[in-house]
Amino acid sequence: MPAARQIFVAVIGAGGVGKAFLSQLSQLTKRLSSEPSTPINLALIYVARSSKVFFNEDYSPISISSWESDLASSTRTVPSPTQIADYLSKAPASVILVDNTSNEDVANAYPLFLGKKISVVTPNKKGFSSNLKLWQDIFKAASNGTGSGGYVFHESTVGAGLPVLSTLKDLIETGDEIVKIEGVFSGTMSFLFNSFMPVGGGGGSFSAEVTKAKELGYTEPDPRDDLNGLDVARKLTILARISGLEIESPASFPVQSLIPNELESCKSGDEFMKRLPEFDGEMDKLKQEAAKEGKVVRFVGSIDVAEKDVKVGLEKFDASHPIAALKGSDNIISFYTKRYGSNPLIIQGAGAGGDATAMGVTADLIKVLRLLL
Ligand SMILES: NC(=O)C1=CN([C@@H]2O[C@H](COP(=O)(O)OP(=O)(O)OC[C@H]3O[C@@H](n4cnc5c(N)ncnc54)[C@H](OP(=O)(O)O)[C@@H]3O)[C@@H](O)[C@H]2O)C=CC1
Ligand SMILES: N[C@@H](CC=O)C(=O)O
Repeated sequence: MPAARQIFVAVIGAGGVGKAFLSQLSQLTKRLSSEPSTPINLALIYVARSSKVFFNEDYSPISISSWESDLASSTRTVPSPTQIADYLSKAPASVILVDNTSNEDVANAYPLFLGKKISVVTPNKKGFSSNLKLWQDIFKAASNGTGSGGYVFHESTVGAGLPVLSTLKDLIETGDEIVKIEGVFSGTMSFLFNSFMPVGGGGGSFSAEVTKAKELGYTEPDPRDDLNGLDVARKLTILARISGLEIESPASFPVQSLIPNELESCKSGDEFMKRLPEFDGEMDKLKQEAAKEGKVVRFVGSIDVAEKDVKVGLEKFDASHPIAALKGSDNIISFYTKRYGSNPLIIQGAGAGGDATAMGVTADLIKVLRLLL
């Protein structure tokens, strides 16, 4: 049996997606260690939540079966992204950093990590949908961009585990021309409208469905980031940039917010959730108005590449429309291209949830492993 190749994994963020990722990493580690042709010794060397961190100065591995208790009992001070980059860059093997947070400071440090040959895999949209300069700096530094640093993959930033970004890149790299991308891009919004306003009538109260979406792990850490349309706007920014549009930020195009004006000033997500039921009547009115026309309302987005037109918001659909018929947290994303003509290439399936999202993150980690070997 050939000698095993050592690769280190560092994980920042151990919430819904992070925990599911660590469980998939455990399976993957076992499988790769017994690969007959190229065994890989995949070792977890760093794990962190917002206020806790666990790692060993000498880079000895963390047991993947006891990371949770090791982290809980750790008394280490949480390092800054610069200190994390410094520690990881001195490791005696290649490192893949998995960012399972939605943290802006961690995302801002991607060019730094990549420049130090640390690869980055993440479902965190912030690095790819904030200002255009950060996007450019990330791909200037990365080896799968124009640089010579680590590799970067972020499939789960759009459509959770669905192959949305890889499909878009394949279309472009094989010479197709993207005309328009449209659909439902949020697992939370899909779940909310499918259950609050199902085809055929009925459905629960809007605020109760928001609570359920949060409990199911579909929402952003603060559900206001879904309801204000920004999560969808971030995803469209990423898709538009890959399609060649230089979108400065998600604030560059119209985005409809579902946050009631009166709740704009809420100081916390908890306060917002507590007061949201006061506005169920307004959402019921929206449902009744659509029903009068035999329609349902859904939260959608579109990118018209030729017109450089991006928009996000509510639209009415006939009951027979595929968008009206979605179930659960499903996303549906239609690529209209020159090659596919008027019959778009369509991707559909769960667009949120810990396991589905972690699948995209783990698949990205495998892509990096293949490049590193
Ligand atoms: N949930 C989903 O369906 C999907 C999520 N995503 C993206 O995946 C990411 C994670 O989402 P999710 O797991 O649902 O969110 P959670 O809120 O469940 O988890 C976030 C984790 O990040 C940790 N964290 C936050 N800031 C820091 C920091 N500065 N340093 C270290 N750890 C930090 C939190 O720590 P603590 O435990 O202490 O709070 C928590 O463990 C987000 O970027 C989200 O947009 C993408 C696609 C789908
Ligand atoms: N909050 C997001 C999570 C995935 O990106 C969503 O609901 O789609």
